[in-house]
Amino acid sequence: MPPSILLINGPNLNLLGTRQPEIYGTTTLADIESEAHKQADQLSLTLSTFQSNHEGAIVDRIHEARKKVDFIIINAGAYTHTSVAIRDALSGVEIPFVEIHISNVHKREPFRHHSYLSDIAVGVVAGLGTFGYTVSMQFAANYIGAK
Ligand SMILES: O=C(O)[C@]1(O)C=C(c2cccc(Sc3ccccc3)c2)[C@@H](O)[C@H](O)C1
Repeated sequence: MPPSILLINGPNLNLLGTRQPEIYGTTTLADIESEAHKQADQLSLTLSTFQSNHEGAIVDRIHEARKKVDFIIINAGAYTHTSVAIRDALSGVEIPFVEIHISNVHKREPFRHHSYLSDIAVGVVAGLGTFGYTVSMQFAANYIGAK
């Protein structure tokens, strides 16, 4: 069974590429997921992707990953800054994860400077644009020992 990665994108990221290109670029979520699947194939990994605007649905998807997924890459969007529930779900399933942000949240509004996820993440990627997903996939592959 090849190592398995779950890519989770949170609220509003389904609208990527449509507005605020100066912050989030013009790449769509479909492009990001398609690129990640190509990378997974090259790295001999299994990739699942999930996007939801609903906190509970993200919690449920994290629970579903327990004992099935080796690594999670999560862009929780605004829930990064508010969700103890997503934090608790990630802690509870004991799956290593990387927190990713397209923008450099530390250069933005103060309320984006705090994350409920960062201190329990293996690592955090922020401000690299959508290339951060590529970097995170490569890191995940190395971390779980894929080829
Ligand atoms: O930079 C990110 O990836 C981030 O996770 C993403 C966020 C975000 C916020 C609003 C919309 C979107 S996606 C989007 C972009 C343009 C138009 C519509 C939706 C992402 C923020 O909530 C976070 O603070 C930062």
